[in-house]
Amino acid sequence: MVAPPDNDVLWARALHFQHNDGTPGLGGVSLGVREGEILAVTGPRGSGKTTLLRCLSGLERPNRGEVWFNSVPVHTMGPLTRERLRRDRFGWIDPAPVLVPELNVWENAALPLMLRGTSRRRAKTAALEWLDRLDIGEHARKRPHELRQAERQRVSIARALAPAPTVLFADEPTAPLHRADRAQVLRTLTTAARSHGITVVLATHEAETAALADRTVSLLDGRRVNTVHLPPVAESEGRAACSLSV
Ligand SMILES: Nc1ncnc2c1ncn2[C@@H]1O[C@H](COP(=O)(O)OP(=O)(O)OP(=O)(O)O)[C@@H](O)[C@H]1O
Repeated sequence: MVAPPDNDVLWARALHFQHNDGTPGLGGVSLGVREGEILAVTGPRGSGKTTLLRCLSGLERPNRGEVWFNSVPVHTMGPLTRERLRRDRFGWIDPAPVLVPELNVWENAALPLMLRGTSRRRAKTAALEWLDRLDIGEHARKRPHELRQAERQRVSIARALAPAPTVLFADEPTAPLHRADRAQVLRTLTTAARSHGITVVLATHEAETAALADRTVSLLDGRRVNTVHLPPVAESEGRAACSLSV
């Protein structure tokens, strides 16, 4: 086992992943993510972006290959150690908001901090700050069902940023937002990441979103390719074809 380069916060080598039903997910993906960078993972739908993020974050264990976080092997960790790693060091944003319906908005946003052992009062303060930054502070005492889908997604983003994770995995984070909202929310996310030194791995099939990243890695059919020319947003929503060079 060869140790990864020192300046990569995440490093993956030759990741192979097959879903339980036999569908190929990844076919030998290698990459490094530098500390503090915003890395876009692009590719058309079904190209393996989500699967790659799940393997890098320890949510899935690759069938073959290695994942290292700060020079510690993740691929050899047991499920509990990987769970603790995700809780303490990683943040995750899904394409659609997944909130706890019984908790109000600020409690949802404060939850990861409280799970890490932060006091309720400090977690609440941090959660309210992030909700304000994402323009939903006024809804702090409402329950998720009282909010629109786009507002709930802002709560998910505040919840992921509040603990200032070492690495934030954002899987199509602005998918449920209207186009007009997307740029503002993405700017908030990337500005917050840069000012707090949070490394971001951002899966997207939109060229405009990828343009906000420092660097882009492109996937096609579970493998890295040199470039994938993604169509503009309106076309991509219609699953238009993309051109690529391998
Ligand atoms: N749970 C699953 N079981 C079986 N096959 C799956 C599963 N999840 C994803 N796949 C398949 O694995 C491949 C990669 O999917 P993945 O979701 O990683 O791609 P993606 O680039 O994130 O796509 P999208 O942009 O639609 O989210 C696709 O062929 C997909 O159909």
